[in-house]
Amino acid sequence: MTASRVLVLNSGSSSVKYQLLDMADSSRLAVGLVERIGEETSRLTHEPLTGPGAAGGKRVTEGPIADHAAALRAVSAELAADGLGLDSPELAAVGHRVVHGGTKFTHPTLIDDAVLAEIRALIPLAPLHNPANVTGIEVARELRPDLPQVAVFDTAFHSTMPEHVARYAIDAATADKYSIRRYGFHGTSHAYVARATARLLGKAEEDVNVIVLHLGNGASASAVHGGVCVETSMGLTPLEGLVMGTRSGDLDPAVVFHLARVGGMSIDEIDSLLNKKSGLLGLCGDNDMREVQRRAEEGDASARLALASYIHRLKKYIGAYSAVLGRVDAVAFTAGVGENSSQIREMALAGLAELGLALDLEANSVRSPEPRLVSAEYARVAVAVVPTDEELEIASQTYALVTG
Ligand SMILES: Nc1ncnc2c1ncn2[C@@H]1O[C@H](COP(=O)(O)OP(=O)(O)O)[C@@H](O)[C@H]1O
Ligand SMILES: CC(=O)OP(=O)(O)O
Ligand SMILES: [Mg+2]
Repeated sequence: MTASRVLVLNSGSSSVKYQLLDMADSSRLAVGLVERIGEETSRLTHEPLTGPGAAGGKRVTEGPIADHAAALRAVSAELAADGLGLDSPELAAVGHRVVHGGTKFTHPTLIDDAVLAEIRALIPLAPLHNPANVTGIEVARELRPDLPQVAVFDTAFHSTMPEHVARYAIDAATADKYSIRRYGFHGTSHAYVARATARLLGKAEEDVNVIVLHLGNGASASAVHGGVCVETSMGLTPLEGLVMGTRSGDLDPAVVFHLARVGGMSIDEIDSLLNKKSGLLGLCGDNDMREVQRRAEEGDASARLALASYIHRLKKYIGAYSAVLGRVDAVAFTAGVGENSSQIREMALAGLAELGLALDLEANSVRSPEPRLVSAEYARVAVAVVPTDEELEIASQTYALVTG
């Protein structure tokens, strides 16, 4: 029996998403999610899709889960209860989403002590994400020391950005000394969606230019030229760019000086303000787009402002990336908001006919888990809705590395 299963861990700042896949046929054997880690109301949702447990469907466990290490042990126990545990000889590897890979990691990487130390050293550049990724690696190693562990980096796909795009226009020696440059994130998703969009158009990836809009809780845009990333909206950290659930995205850096000098705030307070209390949440008190849309519909002024601000920023990036690419073949929407909200897609593209963008409103209103085209027949640029699958992409890259 050849081991063909891969466990994928996608650890976020307060959650862990996981999937067990069989790479012999890319099927999913179990999926799950731990939410609200560190709170009293943590919740583990586990769904076995094969074996004796599958008939029972989803299992939800509620109660406090103190940290990521406890979350991963609970996940491991759920998998074991279905005979899908980390001790299984059919498991070939664990694939980890690692958010920041710096300039060093531009490909999926087999994790050893040195690699783990480097991922740890990158924590200051991704303080909300990399600590959880490190814990995921440590716990998986502890549970199965002999198993290959692979890191798949959010930054990797963006490492092809030209130097003049990646550089900030600041003193070069200072930038070099502190590794200050634009790295970009959500790269696994941008890569997957750009490729799937080319397939949807029936073209080779090399022949297609795509603007990918990954609109989840964190959100980012990228310009992909013939399969190669040439620009993305996130920068040194996942704070730059679009208006997000709780992050401000772009702002004048002088806002930080002003808050420190005039507002008397500490750097940590400002960090927390911009990362955790801004974006939609800061503008209207809600970070879930569904809630913002519901309130806006009812006429709530701050929700309308938040929605308008979110859309305006999105439009700016669509326009900018049209200019960067010169010729755009498709705009692809993905992640929680991009995949599910026909209204956001409609608002984002409204008035962009001059850029060749127009929706087929009926096609746009259909909900489906399949990749699909929603542009008007006459439109010069295709508009696609492509459900992202970071877990499948991480599993594929992990399996290719350990079997290659
Ligand atoms: N039908 C919908 N309409 C609008 N927004 C939605 C819908 N479904 C999910 N979302 C949004 O998607 C977001 C989560 O997206 P997701 O890609 O899962 O994010 P993350 O991976 O960052 O947790 C939620 O904040 C929610 O607002
Ligand atoms: C990098 C990043 O923003 O990730 P997420 O959307 O999962 O928070
Ligand atoms: Mg996400």
